[in-house]
Amino acid sequence: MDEFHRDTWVEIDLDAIYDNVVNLRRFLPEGTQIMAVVKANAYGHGDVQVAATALEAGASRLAVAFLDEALALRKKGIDAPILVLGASRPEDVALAAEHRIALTVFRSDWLEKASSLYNGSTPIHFHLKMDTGMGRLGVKDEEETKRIAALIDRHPPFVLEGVYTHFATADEVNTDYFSYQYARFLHMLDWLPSRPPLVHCANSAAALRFSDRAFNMVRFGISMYGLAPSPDIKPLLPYELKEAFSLHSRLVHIKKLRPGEKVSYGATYTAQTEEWIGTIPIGYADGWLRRLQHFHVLVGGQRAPIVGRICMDQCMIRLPGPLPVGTKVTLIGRQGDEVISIDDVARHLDTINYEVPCTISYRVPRIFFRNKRIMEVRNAVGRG
Ligand SMILES: Cc1ncc(COP(=O)(O)O)c(CNc2conc2O)c1O
Repeated sequence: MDEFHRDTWVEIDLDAIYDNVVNLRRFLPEGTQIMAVVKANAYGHGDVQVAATALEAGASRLAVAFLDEALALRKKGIDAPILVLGASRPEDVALAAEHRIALTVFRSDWLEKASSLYNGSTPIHFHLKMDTGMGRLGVKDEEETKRIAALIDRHPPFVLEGVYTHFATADEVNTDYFSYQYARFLHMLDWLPSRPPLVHCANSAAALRFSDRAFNMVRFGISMYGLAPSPDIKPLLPYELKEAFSLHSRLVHIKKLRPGEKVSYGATYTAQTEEWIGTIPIGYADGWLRRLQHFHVLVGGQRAPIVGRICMDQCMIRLPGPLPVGTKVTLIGRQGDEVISIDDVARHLDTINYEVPCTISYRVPRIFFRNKRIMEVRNAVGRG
């Protein structure tokens, strides 16, 4: 286990990850596989630990954004099939084949270059991405689709393992555009001479709302972490999700201010009365962004406003009264009856919940709990 020497840390409840995957497995039609999306360090939750837990809970595959993320999982001993969802380089096909990492393909010129560069015999698995309306990556026309299928067919080490698309609005109450994309996907699938073993289209929102239209695998991201894909569809979800991420710190300094005394850069905060002010060792370099000024934290089981500008490494809060240095402060999570959820932070930042855990930087150590006990501590500082 790593050590860390600053009183700010993330706690990841792997039991919540486990339960969210098990509950999805029980909810999905029999035989539907779960691909756990662990890109961006598992949305900031710790890629290796989440991957291992999701696989233990019944996920059969993993998805990442870029090849380096897949290689990092292999280096840490994760052996399950991994799909790179984003673009990769044709010159890296050999590396992907060597590590049994599947790549997304969506351009015939890319594939031609890859087939000219790769003269190995180790199979490389591809998932063909179809753009049904997300407008990001994917083939859009029949000729290109047939060209890609023929190129793969002509190159023995190339295997078409899957075909997929991605929805732009599955997390919206209105299902018109979702239905359009789904119908488009059905139409585009007929451009292939035959369907590959894996056909997948659903992200968390589609898996939870339209599980009858998920084909044989879903790509489970945000709700594996216990977060609703959007506030609008939260009431429509079929079962309770368990949030896995919490963020904590401790008071490292307290002082009593007299009326008129100031706090932090710009001296923008002025004490109105005699006030107890606490300092905590977390700032915008940890992803606790400056726009969180005027938000609040929990200390002593009560809400405490963040006062003055958030600094790079520290910020100040107005305490309910004198509290001992070392008192635990909860920035995301629960103290007694008070809770600050990731959704609360996202709302204050006028962003989506996905962004919040992703933004809590590598500098904040992660403590992993499994069966209510610490099973690992990961401190990336100094890892190079
Ligand atoms: C291709 C693809 N599949 C599945 C998922 C998982 O979606 P979920 O987390 O809603 O379940 C994502 C998430 N991609 C992104 C989530 O936020 N921005 C993204 O690009 C994705 O890009």
